[in-house]
Amino acid sequence: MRFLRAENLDVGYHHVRVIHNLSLEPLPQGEVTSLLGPNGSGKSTLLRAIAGLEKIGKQGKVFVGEQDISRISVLERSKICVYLPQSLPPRIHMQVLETVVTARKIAASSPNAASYLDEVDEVLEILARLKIDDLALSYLDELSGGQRQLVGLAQALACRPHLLLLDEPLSALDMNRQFSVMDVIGEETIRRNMITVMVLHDLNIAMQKTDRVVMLQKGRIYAYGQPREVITPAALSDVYHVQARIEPCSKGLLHVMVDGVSEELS
Ligand SMILES: Nc1ncnc2c1ncn2[C@@H]1O[C@H](COP(=O)(O)OP(=O)(O)OP(=O)(O)O)[C@@H](O)[C@H]1O
Repeated sequence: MRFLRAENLDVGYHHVRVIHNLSLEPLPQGEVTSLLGPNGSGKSTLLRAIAGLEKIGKQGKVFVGEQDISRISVLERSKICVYLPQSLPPRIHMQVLETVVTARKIAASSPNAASYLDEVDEVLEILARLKIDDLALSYLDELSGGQRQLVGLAQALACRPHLLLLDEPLSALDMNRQFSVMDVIGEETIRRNMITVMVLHDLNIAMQKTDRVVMLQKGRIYAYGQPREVITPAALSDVYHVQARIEPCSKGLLHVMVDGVSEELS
């Protein structure tokens, strides 16, 4: 079993520290972890630091299995870890299929790389799972925001990383897509034995569709554990300054309901 671990991460911008000596409990492969927290709490910064895109301080370490990926080259790291930023793929005049196959080919640049046709088949399967196979021959610069977000996700999944880091991958998607995409991410995480970490704002999706939760507050971990252990009325009051209830629906699923916001942030 391989885990993602992080130790003593210090991350900041222009000498202002945003992440404070943060260590992550081991996050296992085959599971999806959601990274939660209010605006500005450091979620994207932490994800970028894990991806090797921000300096993590002299004591900082990021392990995938036994390998400290903060000490290896960008090229080596890119074979282990894929990071999908908050921003959507750019509006370039290139067909969807071509962009995803290119991402796949770059990631699979080994002597055992599959033939071009096998790669196309694999990419078409990913597009079908994300229900965008009908867009395979469309051009990126002709797609809607949500469609481009799904293409970005297809590119990330096509790379088959050990560590998949997704920054708000549902932000442009409708309700149906948000849930179906979460199912695909969960299934792919198990099927490919990936360690998946994603920034989310929707606490109900985090509650229902992720295996673990890391909740950040001002660049520090406020709580870590199973969703129902972390997403509690007390935590939502402390971290988000809302009065909330967590109650089961008629099907027994826990839902977050917000009754009001505290004076502090309202
Ligand atoms: N490039 C940057 N330069 C300077 N400060 C930055 C930069 N990026 C982020 N910050 C600051 O770091 C802090 C954390 O930002 P970050 O984007 O990690 O938060 P977040 O939790 O992902 O927020 P959100 O939910 O709004 O996306 C914020 O105070 C932000 O202003």
